[in-house]
Amino acid sequence: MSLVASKLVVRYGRHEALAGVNLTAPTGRLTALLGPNGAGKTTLVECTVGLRQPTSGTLEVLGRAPTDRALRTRVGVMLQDGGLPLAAPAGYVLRHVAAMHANPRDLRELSDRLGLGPLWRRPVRRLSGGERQRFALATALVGRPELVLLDEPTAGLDPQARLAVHDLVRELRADGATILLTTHLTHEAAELADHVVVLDAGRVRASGTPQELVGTDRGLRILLDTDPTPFRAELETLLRVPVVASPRLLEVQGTPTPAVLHQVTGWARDRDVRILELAAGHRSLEDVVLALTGRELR
Ligand SMILES: Nc1ncnc2c1ncn2[C@@H]1O[C@H](COP(=O)(O)OP(=O)(O)OP(=O)(O)O)[C@@H](O)[C@H]1O
Repeated sequence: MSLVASKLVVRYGRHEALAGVNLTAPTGRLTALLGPNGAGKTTLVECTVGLRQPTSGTLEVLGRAPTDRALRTRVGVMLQDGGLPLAAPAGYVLRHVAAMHANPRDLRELSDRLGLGPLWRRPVRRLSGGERQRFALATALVGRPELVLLDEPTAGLDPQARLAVHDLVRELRADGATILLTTHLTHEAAELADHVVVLDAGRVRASGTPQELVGTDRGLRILLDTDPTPFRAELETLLRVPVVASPRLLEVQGTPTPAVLHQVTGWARDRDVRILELAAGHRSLEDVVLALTGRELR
């Protein structure tokens, strides 16, 4: 394990930002940390890089204490508010960070990948929000870190930049780096992560692979232009699986096999019922996070 948090507590005055978090990030895997605003994600990242001292509990980073100086060249971090020098030109800062590492990445290749070439001479404070994000990512990755902590790396990025960042992250993962990534984009987590941790109000609500979290088939959900409730019993007899009917919505439980789909659409044809929407398969990770953390604003 590259990161192990045990009973981690962080209090800001009377507010408990982390309330006894137990969490691991397996080596060579991408762990996505999901959770609503204020869940404690950034606080956890800050503790991991030694920027914040936990109130209690322990945190082990590559087998060491987070404040161990030996971690400086082994851990790459991209924070939400950057923590970057603002007055210096972006290229100068990147070159400076690269010089702190024994085997840095090729600067030209990295800056081309993140579209930073034209921004090389521009002071960091003059970069747009998305450009600054990409620059911060470059500084996190330039030293080929073993552990990479990315706090919302794609927040505010345009779709092109988001895809470029996803490609880079996949490559890092393929090269054996351990990655901890916070995001609000559940489809991003579902696509990239090996391991997902859902945090809410400073507590871990669930963790596992995306597949484990989304669980088993939830069957078929069919939106109709007609109230299907009078047909519920008829459909159960036809399909031989439980059917839940509410005005306009039919939920057919069990595995949505091609045979079940065929029967349902055949039934709709025979009854002249229009299908407006049909969804087969799993819950999305977004459904799971909302179910675990509720819909109230934080
Ligand atoms: N320095 C501080 N003093 C007081 N409270 C703080 C401080 N920093 C963070 N908090 C509070 O701690 C909680 C956790 O904040 P944190 O930034 O870790 O959340 P987050 O999960 O990263 O949220 P977001 O998704 O909005 O970035 C929040 O309620 C926040 O208001």
